[in-house]
Amino acid sequence: MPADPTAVARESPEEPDTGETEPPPAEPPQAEPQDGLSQDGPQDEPADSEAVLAAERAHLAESRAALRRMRETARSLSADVAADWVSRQYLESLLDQRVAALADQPDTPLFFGRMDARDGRGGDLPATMYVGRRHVHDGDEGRPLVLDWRAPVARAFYRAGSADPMGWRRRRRFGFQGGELTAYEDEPLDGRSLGPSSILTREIERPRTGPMRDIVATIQPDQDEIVRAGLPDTVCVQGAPGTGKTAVGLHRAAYLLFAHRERLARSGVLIVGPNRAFLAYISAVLPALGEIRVDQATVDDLLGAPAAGEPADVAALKGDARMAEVLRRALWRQIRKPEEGLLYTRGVSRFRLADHEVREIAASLRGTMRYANGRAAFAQRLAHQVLVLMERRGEAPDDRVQDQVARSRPVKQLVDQVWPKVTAEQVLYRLLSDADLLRTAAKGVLGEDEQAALLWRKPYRSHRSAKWTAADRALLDELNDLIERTPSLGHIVVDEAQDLSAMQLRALGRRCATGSATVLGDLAQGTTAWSARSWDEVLRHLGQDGQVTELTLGFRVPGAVLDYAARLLPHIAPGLAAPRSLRAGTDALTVRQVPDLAEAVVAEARRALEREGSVGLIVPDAMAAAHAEALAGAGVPHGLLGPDTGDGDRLLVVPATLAKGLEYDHVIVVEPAEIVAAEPRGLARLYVVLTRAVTSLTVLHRDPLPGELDAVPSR
Ligand SMILES: Nc1ncnc2c1ncn2[C@@H]1O[C@H](COP(=O)(O)OP(=O)(O)OP(=O)(O)O)[C@@H](O)[C@H]1O
Repeated sequence: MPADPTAVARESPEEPDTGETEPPPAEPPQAEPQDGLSQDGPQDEPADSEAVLAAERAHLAESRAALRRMRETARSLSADVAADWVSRQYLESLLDQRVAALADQPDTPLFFGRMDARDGRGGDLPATMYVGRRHVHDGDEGRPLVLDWRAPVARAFYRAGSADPMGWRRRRRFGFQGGELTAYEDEPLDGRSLGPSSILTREIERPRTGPMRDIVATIQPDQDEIVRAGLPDTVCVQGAPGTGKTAVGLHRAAYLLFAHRERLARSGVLIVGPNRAFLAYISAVLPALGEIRVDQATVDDLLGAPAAGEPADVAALKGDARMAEVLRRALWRQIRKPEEGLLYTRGVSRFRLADHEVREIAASLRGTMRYANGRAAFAQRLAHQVLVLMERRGEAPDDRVQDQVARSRPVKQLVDQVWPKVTAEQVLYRLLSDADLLRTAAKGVLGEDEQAALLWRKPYRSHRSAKWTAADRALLDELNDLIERTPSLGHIVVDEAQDLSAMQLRALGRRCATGSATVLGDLAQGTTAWSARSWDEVLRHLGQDGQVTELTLGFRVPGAVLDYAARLLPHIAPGLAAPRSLRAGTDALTVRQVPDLAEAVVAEARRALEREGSVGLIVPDAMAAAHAEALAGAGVPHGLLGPDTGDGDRLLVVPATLAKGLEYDHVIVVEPAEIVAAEPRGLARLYVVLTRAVTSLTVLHRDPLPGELDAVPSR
């Protein structure tokens, strides 16, 4: 790992719980010159470390007092200055948000790092800056006491290093316990290297309880580069398990909201995750970073929950990008030939358009714009032709007359007949139940067997009673967009993106069509029948030009466990390099064959509960209820993770298909062979479940292990 802490490198006896490491080159700080810079921090700190700590604690106390004053000031502001009721409500809610944002959370340190400038520093650099989760200034003099980590100049805290100290001579990281400053660790930026930061190591090894934590104090240089990429840039991150992809995506959202607050407040930011359990797990990170207005959703939340399932091969076919063309054609097939022309009567005058003229107008508009707009344009063009006839007869009609004609009954009737109003559901219903329509729409795009696979065996009675599958939902979304444009957000973060079908990616792409995206995933963890094979493909379906970058250093999984799981890589993602871990964790892995699985699981769960931290008992889905029952029977307290429920208990029974993205201090994986056998990409599923552990992984099996895991160091 990239690190070289040092010099005074000193800690107090208590356990610290926050820290960070080192840096490569970076651009000089941009704009925002004064924000959060302390020109007069404790520069001449005493050499004695207790005295250093005392001085830093004094700065913490001063910062806390200043934050309290900032909050009091915000609280004293009144919304009464607003001119009307609506503005007052709006202003009140802004002020409430401001007051809430300024609350001091006693367990969260106000700053976690400090930078000291080189003597003879140039330009605007302050002598000292403290970096924290939010900006704190001294109200009286406006003197910045703590700088928001997202401010441009704070980038040096994450990026300055010996190769490019960026004008700074030393980085100091702080260890905290329960909001109290307990330790510090100094890193000179002069080329000396002293090995990994112990504050970072302890942060990573800190037991996991409850939801995911932010990593703001320990963001690594390569992660920081992704976090601070510009708003217009779409970034795609390939990363092995535990390399911090999710963490980086969330911090990027927080960074963008800080750097482009007004713009994104209008257009919105959305986090898309694989299921509710995952969203519950990550839900605390953005609020901890002060961002409470970010929507989090699953693809089902966005597109509509499925009401039925279907075979994986049919779902994969429906998820194929070729379906976009089939749908486009199916929609435009809804336009019909006019049965007769148009007869418009005004007073005693009659104006007639022949059916071939109507046909030509429809043909000239067909496919040139969205269906609903085309319908409106068709009415206007018909009306315009009637106006031309009026003019030929010496009348001088104006625009209002054209509107009247467009809204007249004969024109409306003709429009309804030729260019009928349709819904996405009606069109998809017809496509999946009408072999003729499907044949015409899929000609040259899908093979006959594919068409046959798409058709419903037993069609529903109507589009209203149809039970749509998850794949259908993406098709409906595509149709909806062909009918009427989907509004775009400013930025979306898509996690576990490797699992999305081309049609789902297109649906997400529409939601950032005028914005940008952060795309996160791991090709080796693709568990769907339509999992992506390359990130270029994913970006293409998303409709975004983006840079693909890779995170390679694992923060979660101990080396021994990662190496074990990596045995599967040649079988599931041959192109990917084996991941590296920050920690060796030599005794982190145990693999045991047992005669009685249920008994061994209960005993192992008990053992794990004696240790500190969370315990994930990851089992084949079909075994989840039975293991939960066995634990209940043995009186072992536990919870059972469901698709819509978050965790809460220290020991959780986790069905294998829900483990993605989650982590536990101690993981017990039960019967790998059955996990593999349960689904077509079962080996990838096994790779996912084997890489959830922070401290220890115990694999229990009665059946032989899958061959791909062979040569295991059994104990
Ligand atoms: N710079 C960091 N400092 C401290 N902890 C970190 C850092 N980066 C990541 N982590 C921790 O590592 C763990 C894994 O991170 P995260 O879940 O974001 O990884 P991931 O790449 O999304 O994993 P997966 O592919 O398995 O879902 C988390 O506990 C996270 O807090």
